[in-house]
Amino acid sequence: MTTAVSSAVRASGLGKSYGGTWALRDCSFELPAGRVAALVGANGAGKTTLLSVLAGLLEADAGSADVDGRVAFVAQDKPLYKGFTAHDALTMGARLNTAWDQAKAVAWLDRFEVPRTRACGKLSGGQQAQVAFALALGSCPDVLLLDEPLANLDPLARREVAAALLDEVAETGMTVVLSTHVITELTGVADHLLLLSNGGLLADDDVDGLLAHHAAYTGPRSDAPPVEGRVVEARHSANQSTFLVRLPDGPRPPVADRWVERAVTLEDYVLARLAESRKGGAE
Ligand SMILES: Nc1ncnc2c1ncn2[C@@H]1O[C@H](COP(=O)(O)OP(=O)(O)OP(=O)(O)O)[C@@H](O)[C@H]1O
Repeated sequence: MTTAVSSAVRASGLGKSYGGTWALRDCSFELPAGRVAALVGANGAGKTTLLSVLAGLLEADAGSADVDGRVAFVAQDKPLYKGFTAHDALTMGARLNTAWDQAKAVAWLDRFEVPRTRACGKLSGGQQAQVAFALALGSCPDVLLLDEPLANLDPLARREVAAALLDEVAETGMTVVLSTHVITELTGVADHLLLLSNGGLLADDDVDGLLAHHAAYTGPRSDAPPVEGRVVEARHSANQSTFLVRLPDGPRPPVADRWVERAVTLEDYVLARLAESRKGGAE
């Protein structure tokens, strides 16, 4: 007997075309509630298109997308009414949303020291992003969709926003899908990877499981890695070879003499898969 796990976000054969060109093709995945999914891919891979379809802003041309509960979407350009102050924006949020947590929205602005009485058009890009986050979190979403949320933020704010989002997930059980090009900053934040290439899903995996099944080996120049498995990436210099390998199930194989094994990071994996797909070698 299998136990049904409730999923908060489901896509089945999802496709979206612009003028006959598919920006998203045959995309199928399920995200259980409480997941933080990193949506990663090269420029033009289809990340914004996927988020927009999930948010209900774009209609799919194939398949279906289902999102459970209240959805909040913070778009890449963080659109705000420029003449509104942050205070006005929250007042509007309170009036337009069926559920609204004013204390949470205000606390977010105060935490990131955003002036509440200055027109949004006169706030910095990072401060405007914080107003957009406050509006999204104030609406008590079950699913929060973020398109490059960290892009306008300084390095400290990036770390703080990522940590604050994780706190929200722990406190509320909401599900987050966030697109990003800054993969290193997702370490310890994302527990699920959605990797897009040319509108198709290359990977839909639990991050811990994914990293546990891969390893990198560096050793003497060689045509093959020192272990069994699927070679995701091979790099060679005159005297040395490095292989990123997907290992078969089971215990890790012993490392041969003169080879060094190292753990694979999410960034290593994503870069290797994107390079592989660019060469046309993707599965
Ligand atoms: N309104 C549109 N009309 C026509 N083509 C579009 C439109 N919006 C996006 N596209 C195309 O669809 C593809 C996917 O675009 P999308 O914006 O979803 O990619 P992305 O992964 O978010 O890219 P980036 O990382 O650069 O933001 C691209 O080839 C893009 O040129």
